[in-house]
Formats: sequence, C-alpha cells, structure tokens
Amino acid sequence: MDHVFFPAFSRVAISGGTHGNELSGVHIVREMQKHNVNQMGSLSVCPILSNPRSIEVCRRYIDTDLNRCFTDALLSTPLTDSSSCELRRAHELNALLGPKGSDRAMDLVCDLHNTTSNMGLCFIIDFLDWILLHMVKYVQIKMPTAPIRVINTNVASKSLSYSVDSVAKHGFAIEVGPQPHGVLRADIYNMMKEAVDHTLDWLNKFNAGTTFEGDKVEVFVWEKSVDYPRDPETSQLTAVIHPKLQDNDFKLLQHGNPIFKTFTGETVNYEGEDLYPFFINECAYYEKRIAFHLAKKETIAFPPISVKKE
Ligand SMILES: N[C@@H](Cc1ccccc1)C(=O)O
Ligand SMILES: CCCCCC(=O)O
Ligand SMILES: [Zn+2]
Repeated sequence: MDHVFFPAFSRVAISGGTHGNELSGVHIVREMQKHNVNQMGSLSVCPILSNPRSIEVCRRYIDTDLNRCFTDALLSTPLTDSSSCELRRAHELNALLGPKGSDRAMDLVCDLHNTTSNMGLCFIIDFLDWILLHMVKYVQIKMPTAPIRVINTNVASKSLSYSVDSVAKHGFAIEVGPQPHGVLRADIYNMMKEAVDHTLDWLNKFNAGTTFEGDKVEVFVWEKSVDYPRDPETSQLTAVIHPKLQDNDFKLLQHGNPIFKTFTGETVNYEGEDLYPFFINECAYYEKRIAFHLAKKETIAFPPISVKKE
C-alpha cells in the first residue's frame, strides 16, 4: 500500500465521565487536571469531564445518554427549556471540541469508558481510520499481555455518528472492563491509564516525523444486537445470559451455542450465523434492550504513514 501523509496533530482532548459512573476515565481526567496537564511534547492536551452533573451523582446520565447526542440532527436541534441536560451539554461540547465536521475541530478526542462486560481494553472507532489503526497496533505492541481489540461501530455516515468523540477529526473511545459502574478497580484503571499514555506517546512520535510501517490488525465490525427474551405483554425479562456465554466476550458464538437461561431453567440456544459477541450483559444496555452485540472479525491492512511536512 502506498505511503500516506497526514498533518501533524496539535490539539487533542482526553474526555472522561461521558457516563458519570464509569470511574476510570473520571479519575484519569481529574488527575490530569490536578497536575495541569495541558502541554505534552508537541501536543496541547485538553483533559475534560464531559458530563459533570452525572459524575456528581455517579449515574450514567441525568436525562438521556450523552453518548447518543452527537448526530448532526441532534446537534442542530434548537435548544428549548425542555431540552435534556445532556443535549444542552452536547451542544456545549460540540462548540468546545468541534464543531463536528469543521476545520477547527479538535484533531483528536479520546473518550474514556468502562464496561461491566469482560472485554479487556477496546478501541471503539466509527470508521476505518489509518491513524487510529496505527495507534492501536502501537499500543498492542507496548502492552503485549493485555487483551487489546478494535471495534468498528460501522455507523452509516459521519452525520449519523452519535458519540462525543465523533466531533473530532480523529475520534475514538477507549473501553475497559470488567468493572462495575460506580466502582474503581486498580487493574482496570492502570490498563486504561497505560493505553492513554501510549496513545499520547504515539502522537508525539508521529509529530516528530517517525514513519510507522504498514501492517494489519484484526477489527471486530458491529453487525447486530440481541435483546434478552422478554414477556411480550410486560416486556419483563424471562431469561438471563447463559453461564456458558457470560464473560466470553470475543469468543466465537456458533449456531446452537447456549445464550440464555430462562428463569424456569430452560436453555435458549443461538440460531444465527457464527459471529463474535461483545458487551455481553453490559449493565447499561438493559434499558437499551441489548443483551449483547455481535460482530464479524475482519483483518484490515493499513499503509505506512508519516507526518506531512507543511
Ligand atoms: N460504552 C460506550 C460504547 C461506545 C463508544 C463509542 C461509540 C459507540 C459506543 C457507549 O455505549 O456509549
Ligand atoms: C460499540 C457499540 C456498537 C453500537 C452499535 C449500534 O448500536 O449501532
Ligand atoms: Zn460509557
């Protein structure tokens, strides 16, 4: 693949607390703010707490999920007195870190999340972005023992991307679990902190003119979601994640494998095509009617890249 050149990175944001009870990112950002981290080598770094009001009450959100508020449609919805706290905050964050799709948007936003699912450390991206794939490869090499994967949400277009990181030129989330929401685990905190540090190191090396050789990386591309079995009248759950699926994120799920155990003891088997499950039993997804997501696994080759000399 031909060598690709990108402009140097200048302004990056590290955001935490987009979901107020996902504490690794809240404390990583708080530590950065406490030590006045705002210049790291060639980068100006903006540590920001995305949803201070939800952090204050240690809940995912106040009115609605902030990480679903950044579609073009919602960002151009005029605010009224009845607008949700999070839509109001999304408009503020878009002005601060974006505007989404504009030339003056942040070069990069790294949004920090935790999951109750056994997912290790995942980079969540909306599109194949050579910069982000190189960054992931670098972090994987620097953290060989940690399970580090890439999830592509496969959103249909930039205008339909809905997460806070989508306002930047290069946006992604770092998702680490398992960690209960509202809880801090040292192992999970350290994994996230190390990944953030390596990400910033990579950006400085890139800016300094390092050529990163082409390579390939496995990417899990979102395909569909599966909800819990529910009572058709009441929508109440009638089953839980089967013990044989629980904690087996990213292990191939094959036709006929057990996925749910009903409260009356029956096993429900998976009837779909062989795919990779993730976000299995994520606490915050019950209300979204998601028991787990399913992804295809693809191997993506990416070209050598280096900074474009202005
Ligand atoms: N846990 C995050 C995962 C995510 C990150 C970025 C984009 C889409 C999804 C969320 O549900 O918001
Ligand atoms: C990482 C989560 C993927 C969400 C895919 C969707 O709900 O459209
Ligand atoms: Zn989150």
